[in-house]
Amino acid sequence: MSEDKSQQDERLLELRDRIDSIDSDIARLISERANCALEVAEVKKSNGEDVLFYRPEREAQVLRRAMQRNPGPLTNEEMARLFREIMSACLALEDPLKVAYLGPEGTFTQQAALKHFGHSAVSKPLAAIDEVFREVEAGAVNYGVVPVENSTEGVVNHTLDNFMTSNLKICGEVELRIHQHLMISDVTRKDSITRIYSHAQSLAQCRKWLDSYYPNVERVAVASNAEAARRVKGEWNAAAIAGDMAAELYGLKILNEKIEDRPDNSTRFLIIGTQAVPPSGDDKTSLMVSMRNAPGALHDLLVPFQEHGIDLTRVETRPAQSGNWTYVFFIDFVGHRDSENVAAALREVGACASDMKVLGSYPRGVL
Ligand SMILES: C=C(O[C@@H]1C=C(C(=O)O)C=C[C@H]1O)C(=O)O
Repeated sequence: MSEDKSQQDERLLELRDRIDSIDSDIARLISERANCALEVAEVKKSNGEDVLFYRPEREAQVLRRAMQRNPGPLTNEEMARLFREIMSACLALEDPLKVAYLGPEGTFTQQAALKHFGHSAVSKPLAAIDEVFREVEAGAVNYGVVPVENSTEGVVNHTLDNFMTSNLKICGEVELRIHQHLMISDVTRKDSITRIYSHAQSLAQCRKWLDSYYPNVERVAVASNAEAARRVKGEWNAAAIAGDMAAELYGLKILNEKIEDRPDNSTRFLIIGTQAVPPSGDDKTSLMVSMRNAPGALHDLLVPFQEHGIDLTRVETRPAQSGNWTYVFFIDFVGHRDSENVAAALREVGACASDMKVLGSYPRGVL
């Protein structure tokens, strides 16, 4: 028995020695990589006035490669997540990115910002989508992160409407699986819950669950999930629906996990900025088009995409701000505006539209 134990101890020591030596190799290689990134920064600076340190297309390629060559046993997503953080730290040496997101802290949008830029970016929570647009336009931050559509609840109109008056470009997208939890504070009496706070979108995503388990409890829509969590902190008869980050931030206890009605519930976020992003090899383009309200207008608009073999991923309609029953279409499709078939389709759409704006070509979300 004790013979076994000492054999086991020996084996553990051996393995830990090996891990220590691998760790020192990893540390050396990460430092070597960071020094390369610093040299890249020098080259970029010597190239011109308007230096773009952050290169979304290059980052997407690095992440995709990390997934493709992953030998296991880690999953591709875990491997890419590790590289995401290494790149984030390397980029921060060149120029720490400032990123604004729809806050407050603890929202899913913050989670999306961290997922996209890693933890070395400096992030700033703002109270409204308009403010995120404004802050990026003013140059106070480099990029903004805003939600644009949820797989259960549909489009975030506010984000689309901002593009009608803004000149910002879409530089990237992030998709996040959204898990909603019911949470309470230390003072909440589980059997006396009379009120559940959450953002309207989250209440809608959990509607059936609430109908079954809390049919008579008042559902109170507040400005964000994080705000819902904050309120619950001091209320003995209330609960909140929010995500992991909000529970952690406000020290709440999760009573029921993953209560969203649809297991594949996910939200897509956009990265907004001022930069036109070159092709990464797997890109999407977003387009805003106004059409006269004539018969067959939408059909005319869609024909060029079909003729050039372009895959549409989303079509949304919003009333134009000029009013009088004119419409603006938001169209997302696969491909980069620099590729020949996309450029040809855009020329043809431009010819039949009363107005057209390419909101951006950007790498398809990797993680
Ligand atoms: C190093 C570069 O700059 C940044 C850092 C990157 C990295 O660490 O791999 C990749 C792209 C840029 O955001 C580069 O452009 O290659």
